[in-house]
Formats: sequence, C-alpha cells, structure tokens
Amino acid sequence: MKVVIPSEMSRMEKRTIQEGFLSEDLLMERAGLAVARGVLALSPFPSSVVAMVGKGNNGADAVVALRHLALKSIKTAAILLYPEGEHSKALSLALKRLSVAQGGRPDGILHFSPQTSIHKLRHASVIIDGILGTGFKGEPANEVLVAIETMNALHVPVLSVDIPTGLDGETGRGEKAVQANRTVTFAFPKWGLLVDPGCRYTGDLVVSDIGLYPSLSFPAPSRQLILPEDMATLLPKRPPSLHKGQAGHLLVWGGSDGKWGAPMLSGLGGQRAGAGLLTLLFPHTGPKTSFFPEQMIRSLPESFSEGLSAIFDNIDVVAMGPGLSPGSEELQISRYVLDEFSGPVVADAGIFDLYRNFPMSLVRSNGAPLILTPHPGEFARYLNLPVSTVLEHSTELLLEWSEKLSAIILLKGYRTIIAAPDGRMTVNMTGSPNMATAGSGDVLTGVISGLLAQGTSPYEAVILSAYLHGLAGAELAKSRSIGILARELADSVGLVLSAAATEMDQSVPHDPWGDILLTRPARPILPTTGGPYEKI
Ligand SMILES: NC(=O)C1=CN([C@@H]2O[C@H](COP(=O)(O)OP(=O)(O)OC[C@H]3O[C@@H](n4cnc5c(N)ncnc54)[C@H](OP(=O)(O)O)[C@@H]3O)[C@@H](O)[C@H]2O)[C@@H](O)CC1
Ligand SMILES: Nc1ncnc2c1ncn2[C@@H]1O[C@H](COP(=O)(O)OP(=O)(O)O)[C@@H](O)[C@H]1O
Ligand SMILES: [K+]
Repeated sequence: MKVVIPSEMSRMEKRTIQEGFLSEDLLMERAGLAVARGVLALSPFPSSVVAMVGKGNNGADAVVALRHLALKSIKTAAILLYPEGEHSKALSLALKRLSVAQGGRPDGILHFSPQTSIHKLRHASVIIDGILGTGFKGEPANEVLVAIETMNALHVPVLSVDIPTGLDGETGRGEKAVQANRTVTFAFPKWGLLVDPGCRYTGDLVVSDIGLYPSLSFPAPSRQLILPEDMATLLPKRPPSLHKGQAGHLLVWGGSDGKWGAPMLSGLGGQRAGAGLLTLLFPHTGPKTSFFPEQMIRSLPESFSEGLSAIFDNIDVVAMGPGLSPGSEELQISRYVLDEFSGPVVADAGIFDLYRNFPMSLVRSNGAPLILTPHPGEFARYLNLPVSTVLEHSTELLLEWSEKLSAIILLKGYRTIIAAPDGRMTVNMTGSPNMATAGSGDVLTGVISGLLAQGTSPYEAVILSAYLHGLAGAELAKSRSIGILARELADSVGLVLSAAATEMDQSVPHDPWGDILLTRPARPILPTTGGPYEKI
C-alpha cells in the first residue's frame, strides 16, 4: 500500500482539484463524513461531541464532521483557536453551515480558553482534534501547545483528523503531539503515522478514501507499507520439480566464544525461509557440529589468506556478523566477502562493531547487493551517534546512509523501517512483544538471506522478510505471548510462509472504497528516546 508524505498529499489534492475537476468542497464533505463515522465508532451514542478547531482545512474537516453529527441530532460544539479573520475560506464556510445545522445555538461555536473551555471538553463523549493537519511545520506554536496539553490531560476519547496535531507527517517526530484514540486519515496513510514514535500517538488508524486521484501526484510510490495481499507477488516461486541445489546455498559466517548460537539461529531462519543448503563458517577454534544436524559446518584454516575463494565458491548468499567478535582476521575476511564475493551479502551484529570507526568502508567495491540489518543500538555505535538521535531521526538517517553505502538498510524495532539507495522506503507493521528475546534478530538475518538464496530480488526479500518475521511472532503470540525461543520464531516463519504460499491464489472479494483499519497500537505510550538500547 502506498504511504505518502505531506508534500505529496497536498500536491495530490491540488492537482485533483485543478485537473480532476473535483471541488475542495466535495473532498471536504467526504473527509468530514469519514470523521463523523469515526466519532460514532468511538462512541455510538455520544451525549456531545466537541471539536478543537485550528485555522486551516484540518479545522474545516472537523467542522464538517460536526455538521453531519448535528444533522443527526447529536449535540455539538466547535471551539475555535483563532479569530475569524485568520480562518481559511473553507473553514469560514463550514462554520456558517454548522451554525445553521445547530439551529443557531450560541454555545455551538465558541472561542478557546483553557479556563472556560475545560468544562465543555471534559463532558464531551468525544473530542475531535482539528487543530493542525498536514499543513503543520516546525514546532507547535504556543497557543497550539496549550490546546494539546489541555486535551491530553483529560480522560476523554480523542479522534484526530488526518494526523494528531503536532505530529510531523514526514518523519513521525512530535514529542508534544495530541495523544489520539483514533486517527482518521485521508486517501493514504502518512509516513509519520506509521513509524515510531508517531505510531504511538495515532491510536487506531483508519484510512478513508475521499476520491483523490493518486495518478496526478507521483509516477511511482517511493514509500510503502506491506499488507497481506502484497505477499502473493513477493513470495519465491517453487516449481514441483525443484531440488535443493536450485533453492540456493546460504553461508552464514559469524560466532565467537559464547556466541556460537547466533549464526546457528540465522542459519535456521534461512532454512525455514526455504534455502536449500546451509553452511556455517566458523574459525578453526569454533564448534565442529551445529546444534541443528541439518546445518553443515566449514572451519576456516588457521592461515586462510590463500584459501578464501574455495570457501565461497558455489555459495549464493553470505550472511555475516551474527555472534561475530571484531578483530583483524575478521576485517580481512569481511573485506574478501564485500569485494570478491559476487552474490548478495547481508551484514548484521558484529559487522557494525568491526566497521564503527570507518563506516564508509562497508561499501562493496564490486557493486553487488549489500543489506544491513542493525538494531538502533548497533546503528548508533556504527555511526558514532547517541541512540536517541538514531531513534528521533531514523527516517532521515536511513535515507542518507543507504544512499552513501549503496546498501539496503533495515532498522529493526517496534516499527521496522527499510530504505533503499534509490529513496524507496517501507515500514513494517507486523510483530509482537514476544519477539523481544535474544536471537530474534539473528533469525531475521537468516530469513532475508534465505529468500535471497532462492532468487528473490534484494529489496523485495528484505521487505517480505520483515513482514513474515513479524507475522511469525504474532502467530506464535496467539498461543504464547511470552517466553518464546528464537528457534521457535524461526519455525513459525516456516509455517506462515507455507500458509501464505497456499493462500496465494485465493482471491478475497473486497470493497475498494471501504475504510481500512490499520493498527491497534499498545497504550499507554512509552518513552521514545533512550530506552533499552541506551544500555547496550
Ligand atoms: N490533502 C487533501 O487531499 C485534503 C486535505 N484536507 C484537509 O486539509 C488539511 C490540510 O489543510 P491546510 O493545508 O489548510 O493545513 P492545516 O494543517 O489545517 O493548517 C494550516 C495552518 O496551520 C498553521 N501552522 C502551520 N504550522 C504551525 C505550527 N507549528 N504552529 C501553529 N500553526 C501552524 C499555518 O499557519 P501559518 O504558519 O501559515 O501562519 C496554516 O495556516 C489536511 O490535514 C486535511 O485535514 C481535506 O479537507 C480534503 C482533502
Ligand atoms: N515489541 C516488538 N514489536 C515488534 N517487533 C519486535 C518487538 N520486539 C522485538 N521485535 C523484533 O525482534 C527483532 C529483535 O532483533 P535484535 O534486537 O537484533 O535481537 P538479537 O540481537 O537478540 O537477535 C527485531 O526484528 C525486532 O523488530
Ligand atoms: K489534526
């Protein structure tokens, strides 16, 4: 599914109006009606609905919603943050229409003050947040901050129009944003609503079609979200005559004393994703057998400078880094893999420590595909930045570094995000807190590598893996929400992949104009900066 940023959204709106001959009034009617429906989803029989109204079209949408509710005999009030002279044309018109629908009640349209508005707000069944939408830039002005704080301090359900006020739709930043219970967004989800920390402010996210012409906005989607229906086109094809030699040979190189399990789990992830053959490459001091008998072991010779090419012959994909401890031999081997091995390389864990003082050296001189899968702590160490900076600026950092390194970067987390050097980005929404267990990330590295080994193209392999890996955790959570082992997560990947492959051909009838409910994030909100990665 396409995901947009605010500038794409306003371009789409302008061109739909100018070239598509749909009026702003009509689009706003549809938007307002979707919001009114959202209000009733939160509170089916509201005693009163109050809207906090800014000066732009976000406020106008909220006022249109109030009118639809007033016409159904629901008590409504619009609380205005700005004097009439500052209102957009659409807002002025919407207020006139509301006043008629309210029968001209003097307390139907009021001006905001923290002292006098609090009574009305506190007794509302739902508050509509129509202060700022996609026109928001910078930091919320003072009068907006006061309104946000007033709303957040009350225990009244809040429905945000398009985006919670104070949230940046392009990056998901917004420490002081409205904490919504539901957000009704128009046409397409905005990137900032889906990524962390923005996703913690949206509540349930509903995407409502309002009739915009997406083709009038951009030639190709640059940002997206993976939905179940996207899987059909991404899954590797497995003809009936397939033999293991055709399903790819994955080599996982990693491990160190105390951490031999990490590469084994990556190997298992690759095998559960369908790789035909799996070899673990260990130093000569490493184990000679794997915990899993289906995995082959190859030991590096004590002096390996001449022998590396033989090791990587006939290998389709290399995953390197799980459990790896940095050292000069490790640098030498990784250089060989990056520059001489011609297949895709997935780099994780120990590789980020190995290259932390010279991050640009991770570039592959042979130009073959490179995929990096750090968690925020690893990415921060690798770039020598505080973790809080990585968490706050994840979108920008991923775009910048994937271009610099010519690599696909997947940043793991509650909402994993993926960036490609050409500017494409994907956010993944599957997952479950039961995955917060050692080795989950190792499994993901393996799943990506396993799909690559079967010939899936790099970007597709990465986004599909993030989706499947999260789905596997969520499936397991149905029977075990706590205490899973990473090896069980890998097993679950195999099961969800198989289920997806069998369901692939069954088309589900759907309503293309229907609202889409995207998410039910956990509440209450958690601190978004610092957090557990600070300790790593
Ligand atoms: N896109 C679509 O297809 C459709 C969009 N629709 C709706 O329109 C909404 C976008 O409307 P919009 O462009 O009028 O912007 P909106 O967010 O209401 O506010 C703009 C005002 O905010 C102000 N402002 C900015 N930053 C600020 C700050 N930090 N602190 C304080 N103030 C700040 C800024 O003032 P300025 O800084 O320019 O003085 C400006 O006057 C969109 O979200 C959706 O709800 C639907 O109706 C139909 C189809
Ligand atoms: N609460 C959660 N919601 C969604 N995904 C999660 C959650 N907790 C962990 N994960 C996923 O589990 C994986 C953990 O990876 P990582 O931190 O690298 O673990 P390890 O290093 O132990 O293998 C990531 O893919 C992350 O997205
Ligand atoms: K809003």
